[in-house]
This record gives sequence, structure tokens and C-alpha cells, in this order.
Amino acid sequence: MEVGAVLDLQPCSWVGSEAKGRRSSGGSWRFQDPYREERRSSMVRFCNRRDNRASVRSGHVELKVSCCYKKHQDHFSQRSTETYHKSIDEALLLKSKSEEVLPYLNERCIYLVGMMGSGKTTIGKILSEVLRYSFFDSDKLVEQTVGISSVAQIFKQYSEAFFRDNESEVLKDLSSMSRLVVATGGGAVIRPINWKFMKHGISVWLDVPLEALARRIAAVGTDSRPLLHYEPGDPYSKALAKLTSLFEERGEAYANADARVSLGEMAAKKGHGDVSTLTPTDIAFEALLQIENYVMDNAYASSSRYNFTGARRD
Ligand SMILES: Nc1ncnc2c1ncn2[C@@H]1O[C@H](COP(=O)(O)OP(=O)(O)OP(=O)(O)O)[C@@H](O)[C@H]1O
Ligand SMILES: O=C(O)C1=C[C@@H](O)[C@@H](O)[C@H](O)C1
Repeated sequence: MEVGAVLDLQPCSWVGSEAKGRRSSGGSWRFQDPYREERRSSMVRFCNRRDNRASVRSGHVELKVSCCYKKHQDHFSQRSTETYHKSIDEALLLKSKSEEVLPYLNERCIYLVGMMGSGKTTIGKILSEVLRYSFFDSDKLVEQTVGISSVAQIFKQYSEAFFRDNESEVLKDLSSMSRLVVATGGGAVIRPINWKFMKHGISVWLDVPLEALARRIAAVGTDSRPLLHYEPGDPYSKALAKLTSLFEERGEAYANADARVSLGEMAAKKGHGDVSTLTPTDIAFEALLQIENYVMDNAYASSSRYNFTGARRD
């Protein structure tokens, strides 16, 4: 391996349990680690970084990881016992993969992009737990900045443009921070300036078939999703119609992401097309794999810019 690659692949030092941050210029939200207390009280502690690899194999940590899964399992409480046990294995694999990927992140933030309902929050929280990153939802930060507790209400009271301006401000503030997983708003990708901010970290597109998105959204209702709320028809059909037209406008923008997690392809690899059988743990694992591919490709690309003495070729 050439010098550039070696340098790129050096693990960064662990800098403590909270990410670095600063106040937003408006001062209306401040950086905090919303999961700090939860993590402290939770059994899910992957505290001693040096011991992690060994501890994954120990029964002691296995118990901790199973607790980790149980917490996320709440989203999908109908899981059978059989699936639960399978998922303990999945959770261990996830933990192990996160340990492999973490050193190469160099503390960079992870930005999850994707359509409404694609799982940015669900998967983002799992990733933040296993990576010991803090989790932020940019929609929530906009709500805090504006002082209105619902995106739908911000759209109604002000306008979509006003919401988008605030969203860009939030992404700008986040771009100076490290060790965050950020669930971005579904439309954050449409403004090129937002990509400039997200390029400070690693962006991951959760690419979910529109029919699956429409099913999820119809199940929870469209009240909190202003772009879907005023469409006529039954919840599934109106969600699908609007998602289809939004995706036509945005598909290319999502494809700007550094890594893509395609649920359609994941399900196809399992020999069927049913994405509803993919657990959040499966999806989080795939996200880590795709992030790993991205960072490795980058390390390789930058190593090929150096010769064996470490000098740049160009
Ligand atoms: N893998 C999955 N399988 C089934 N349902 C899921 C999955 N991931 C998330 N969901 C469900 O889909 C809905 C949307 O998920 P989530 O809030 O994580 O998406 P989001 O991308 O953050 O959405 P938004 O951008 O609209 O805030 C939730 O009800 C969640 O429980
Ligand atoms: O897809 C979109 O444009 C949006 C998605 C939500 O996350 C919110 O950011 C808002 O409802 C707009």
C-alpha cells in the first residue's frame, strides 16, 4: 500500500463521548447530545474502544447488543421470537461492522438523504448508537429555530421557501460539526448549496421503492407531511401519486449522495422483491457497508495521487 493510503487509513483518536459543536448563528438551538443520558443509562455501551473487537465475541456484550436491538424493536413490535433471535445475530454483526468502519470515518458526519418515510430517522438512530455519534433530525432543528413545533405549520404559517431557507441555515451550522448522524428533510437535496454543506461529511441515500414508502406513509397518515397532506384520494394512492412526481423531480439529486442503500436491490439479493422483510438492522448494516465502500474507494483514489515516497504525483 502506498504512503497516501496509509495516511488516509490511520484511525483517528477518540475524543470523548460528545461531538464537537457550536451555537447556531441565530442562537435558537444549541448543540447537545440528545442521547447522552439515554446512552448512559442504557446497557448499550461500547465504551472502551480498544476492547471492542474482543468484547463483541464475549457473551457479556452479546447481552448488551441484544438490549440494543430490543430498543429499536419497539418500532416494529409485531416481530416474532424467531425473528428476534435472528436479529440478535444481526445486531452483533452490525456492531462489529460499525467498529470496522468507525476509524475510517475520521469523525465525519453522516447525512442520510431520501424521500419522506424512507427511514432516515429510524436508521439514523441505529447508526448513531452503534457509532456512538449524536443524532440530529434537520426538520426538528428547523422547528426549534423557527419556534414552531411542526413542519406542516411552518409551511402553512410562512411558506415552503421560508422553511427551505431555515433548512439550509441548519445544514450550514451542522457542517462545521463532527460525529453526527443527521436525518435530513426529504427535500434537502434540491438545493445545491445544501450539498456543499453535506459534502463536509458522508451522504447516504436511502433508496426505497415508492410503493413501500406510500404504504408506510399511509399507515401513519399525512398530517405531518405538508407536501402530501392536501392531495385528494385515499391515503395510499395520494401518497403514491405525490411521491412519484416528487421523485421525478428529485431522483437525480438523491443520486449525488456518496453512498446508496437500495432496499430494492437488498431484497432482490435475498431472492425476493419484498422490501418489507428487511429489518432496520439489515438496512443499517447495508448503510455501513456502502459507507465503507465509499471511504475505501476514496482512500484508494487519494493514495493513487501519491508515489511511494509520499509525494503527490500531480
Ligand atoms: N425498514 C422499515 N420497514 C418498515 N417500516 C419502516 C422501516 N423504516 C422506517 N419505517 C417506518 O416508516 C415510517 C417513516 O420512517 P422514518 O420516520 O424513519 O422515515 P424518515 O425518512 O425519517 O421520514 P421523514 O423524512 O418523513 O421524516 C415510520 O413509521 C417508521 O416506523
Ligand atoms: O420531501 C420534502 O420536501 C419534505 C420532507 C420532510 O422531511 C420535511 O422536510 C418537509 O415536509 C418537506
